[in-house]
Amino acid sequence: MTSILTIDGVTKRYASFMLEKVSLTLPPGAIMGLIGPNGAGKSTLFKAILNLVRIDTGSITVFGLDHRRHEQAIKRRVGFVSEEIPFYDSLTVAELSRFVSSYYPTWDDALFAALQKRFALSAHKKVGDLSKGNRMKLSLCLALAHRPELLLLDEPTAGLDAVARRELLEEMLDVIQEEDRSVLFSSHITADVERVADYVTLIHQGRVCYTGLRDDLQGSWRRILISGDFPPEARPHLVHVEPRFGGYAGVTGDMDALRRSWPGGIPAGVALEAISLEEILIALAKQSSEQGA
Ligand SMILES: Nc1ncnc2c1ncn2[C@@H]1O[C@H](COP(=O)(O)OP(=O)(O)OP(=O)(O)O)[C@@H](O)[C@H]1O
Repeated sequence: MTSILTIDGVTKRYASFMLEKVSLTLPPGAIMGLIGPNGAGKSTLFKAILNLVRIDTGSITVFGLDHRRHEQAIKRRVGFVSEEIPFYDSLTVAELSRFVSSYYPTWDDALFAALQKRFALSAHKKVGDLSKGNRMKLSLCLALAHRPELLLLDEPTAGLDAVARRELLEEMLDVIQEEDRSVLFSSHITADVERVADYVTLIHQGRVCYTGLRDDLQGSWRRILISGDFPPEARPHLVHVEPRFGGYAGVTGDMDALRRSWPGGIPAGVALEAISLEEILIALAKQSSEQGA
């Protein structure tokens, strides 16, 4: 199998929002961050993968299987964590785990116990009494304990403070690496994605602006700092041009095109800087809005 998850040209239309021809491929063993601002369509995409919402066009295959025809078989092999998952608040952690385990033939009691210990979740505590962070941790334990081949994590760090976020991410990364799982996880916190993901998909207003290796994306973007002004020929290849330190700064995602367009080549003395995923996301979102306008 060359891909664990393939989304091909998926469109889903709501009254005031549309996922538009979304395509991405998650290779086996990869961690992909799905990044986008609020309302970009991340949760809708997760729901589409799990056939919780019906897509209008396109196709989704998980483990090489069509997501509609093989919905139940796929769900048994997938772990899903989302803020929206309803819990039975009156059950204890132990009772809930017994309930969930009955659904999965591959459920591993010893693994659940180990994860529960690792995340310091008391078996006797009522789910309704858990803090938000501990509910997320429980959700992750439940998702991992049936040894899923694919983990779908929709904003696993949402609403957590910085300490709890880092703790959860690090635990998540440890567990994932130990078990060599494939993961798609969404966040609007780019620093979280930068920390753990080897692949990224950037989504803005329902459209994918980039999908691929994070290193390739970050390797192709640079900030250019110039003491004078940019030549007009170079401007089409620059985003976010603004005055800076008596000169100008702009960012580009296409250094080759910028070099070709610059009369006489980029002069010595022009500074090139690497930029963060967050800045790339902002620049791509701007480009995507301009193209969609
Ligand atoms: N059932 C629905 N009916 C109509 N519109 C919907 C429905 N579900 C989601 N939407 C709209 O689709 C858009 C995308 O929502 P979605 O929850 O997928 O975004 P998101 O990227 O997950 O956002 P966030 O980061 O805020 O969770 C939003 O404008 C939302 O209002």
